[in-house]
Amino acid sequence: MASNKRIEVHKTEDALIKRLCEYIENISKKAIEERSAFTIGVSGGSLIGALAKGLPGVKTEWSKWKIYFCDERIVPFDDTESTYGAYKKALDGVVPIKDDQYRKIDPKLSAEEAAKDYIGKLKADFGNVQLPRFDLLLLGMGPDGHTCSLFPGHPLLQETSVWVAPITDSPKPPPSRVTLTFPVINNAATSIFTIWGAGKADMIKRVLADKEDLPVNQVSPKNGLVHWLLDDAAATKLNGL
Ligand SMILES: O=C1O[C@H](COP(=O)(O)O)[C@@H](O)[C@H](O)[C@H]1O
Repeated sequence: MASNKRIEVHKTEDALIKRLCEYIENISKKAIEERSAFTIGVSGGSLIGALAKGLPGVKTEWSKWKIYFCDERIVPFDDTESTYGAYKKALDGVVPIKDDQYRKIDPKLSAEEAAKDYIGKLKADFGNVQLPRFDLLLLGMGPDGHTCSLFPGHPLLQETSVWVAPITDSPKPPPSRVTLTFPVINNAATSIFTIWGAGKADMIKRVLADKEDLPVNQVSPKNGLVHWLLDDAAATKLNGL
């Protein structure tokens, strides 16, 4: 059976961001042509700065974008830990995305209530389907191999049906968060990890060469593709894989 995983290595961080943005442009174009909307899930952390650099060069119908959060921290929007807050700060005035195009998690609720509330928001957009199917998820990888707020050894890795789950014991602060679960992640049409820098080279080897049982390796779309976009520095320990 053909693998659903594609690995690409690019010389520099800038080349990597350019490639990521080519994917975003092409995937958004196709989705907008087919359904007049583009549904994208975004992660937090280092990805935000990369998107702030690359997105201004993307040719797309920005008004057709609906932006969801792969995970979010339960903190006020003006807290530096808020992923939505960080996107607003990084992208406002940089790309013409209006505030109502972001599907936000409600940080005034408890993690449990915020997860239920977010499921309601997804149902309002995707309808009463068994699982939502995002056009694109932009995923990150933490130094411990976590993605979204799905951490190594956590019981949430076993979730099989709930779309969005609360977590109140995140090993990475802040502890209270909500996250998409693997059934939803693996129902996306395309997922892209964009990883750069020597600091992630060891973990990239463990994930892509040694194929360790880590959360990022649970990303395996049922009917879609997962791309791993790396720069030379992150790929140094792959030995040309
Ligand atoms: O806590 C989180 O970490 C991961 C990875 O972040 P990075 O800064 O190492 O790229 C991120 O993908 C996730 O959305 C975030 O909540």
